[in-house]
Parts: sequence; C-alpha cells; structure tokens
Amino acid sequence: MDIDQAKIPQATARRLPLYYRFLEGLQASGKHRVSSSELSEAVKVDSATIRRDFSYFGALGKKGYGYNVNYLLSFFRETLDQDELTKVTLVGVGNLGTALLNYNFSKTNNTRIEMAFDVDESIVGTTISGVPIYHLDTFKDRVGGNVDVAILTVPSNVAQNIADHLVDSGIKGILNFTPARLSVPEHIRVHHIDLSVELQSLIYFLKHYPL
Ligand SMILES: NC(=O)c1ccc[n+]([C@@H]2O[C@H](COP(=O)([O-])OP(=O)(O)OC[C@H]3O[C@@H](n4cnc5c(N)ncnc54)[C@H](O)[C@@H]3O)[C@@H](O)[C@H]2O)c1
Repeated sequence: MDIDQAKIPQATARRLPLYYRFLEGLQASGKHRVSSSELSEAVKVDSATIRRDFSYFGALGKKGYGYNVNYLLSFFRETLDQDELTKVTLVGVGNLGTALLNYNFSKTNNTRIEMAFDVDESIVGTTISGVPIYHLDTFKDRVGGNVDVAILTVPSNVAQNIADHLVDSGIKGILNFTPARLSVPEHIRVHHIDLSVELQSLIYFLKHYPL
C-alpha cells in the first residue's frame, strides 16, 4: 500500500481509531466483509462520510459486497502504528488520573501508560494498577526522549506551568483534561477534552435536533 498519509484530512484521521476498533472486533468474530451501512450503524458516523473517508486510501467498496475487513485493518494498522507500542505518561494522580491509570487502555493493548507523576508525597513511590508513580521533579530524567505523549490531569491553576515543563522534557503531544487553555510552541499538539462542553453540546442537540 502506497498511500500519502499527508493527504488524509485531519477529521478523517481522527475517525480511524473508531473504525479500527470496530473492524478488529469483526475480524475476531470471523467476518471478512462489512458494508458502509453496517459500519455506520456501529460507529455512529453517516455512511456517506465513511465512504469518503475510505476513498482517501483507495478502499472503494463494491456494491453488494462492501469492504474487505482484512484490507482495511492492515491499512489502519499501518496508519495508526497499531503494531507499535506507544508509551504514554500521566501527570496528576488524583481522582481522574487514578481512574485513567486503572483503565490504562487495556482494550487496545498498543497504548500503555508506563509511568505517572505527582508531587504529593503520600502517592509518590506507590503504584496504581502496576504503573509506578514518581515525583514530578524526576520527569525529565525518566521520560526525556523516551515518551512522546502525556495525559494532563492536574488542577487547572498549575496546568500551564506543568505543560511548559513537559514540553521542555521532550513531550510532543498533550491530552489535556484540565479546563485550562494551554499555550505551547507550534510544534506541540494539544488535544483538549472538556467534559462539560461535550455534555452541553449533547443537551443542545437533544433540545434542538431531536432524533
Ligand atoms: N474528576 C473528574 O471527573 C474530572 C473530569 C473532567 C476534568 N477534570 C479535570 O482534571 C483535573 C484533575 O481533576 P481531579 O478531580 O483528578 O483533581 P484531584 O485534585 O483529585 O487531582 C489532582 C492531582 O494533581 C496533583 N498535583 C497538584 N499539583 C501538581 C503539580 N504541580 N505537579 C504534579 N501533580 C500535581 C495532586 O497532588 C493530585 O493528585 C482538573 O483540572 C479537573 O478540572 C476532572
């Protein structure tokens, strides 16, 4: 497969993990093909969008046949680096951080939180679900150059300071769960997960666009 990944739109790229998870389940249950309407139903993306997404990598789908599950999966694996283990770190082991450590992405065993950091002496030195928790002061020494992605679950008033420290230690991507809007250099990617915005948007859609 010779696909120019730079040509895949970001919105499409963001949906790939969704497709991947579902297709993996299909393959595990022995299904070799899937229609765009089946996929659409399962991942809640309309089938026209799915067809457009898939056309970017040459999977056109045949009428009455659908898409070849193995072909799609091998493409996604390549694009998402699913065969490579991605090491992730987490900073701020409070309520939310603890929940994420316990979850630890076990469903997709290619992403794993390897270590976590905090400043609270009562947690530093312990482990949660097998993940060691270290003092934030040791972040650069432990992480520097080895880990690209950090999950940020600290109080919002310290988020910017910590983000600066993470960037300085070589982190390239931050999954920001705090309400703080982070300023980072241009080459750093921040994805912001704001549960209250998501919830408000759901409520808005329920009110204005009832199904
Ligand atoms: N709890 C939730 O359901 C939830 C949901 C969405 C977003 N958030 C956001 O996530 C963040 C964390 O929420 P929480 O409820 O887990 O808070 P929390 O107070 O339970 O945990 C914060 C953790 O960060 C640590 N911390 C404080 N200063 C630090 C520093 N300088 N360096 C490293 N660690 C430091 C604390 O010791 C604590 O363990 C907040 O910004 C919150 O707004 C929380």
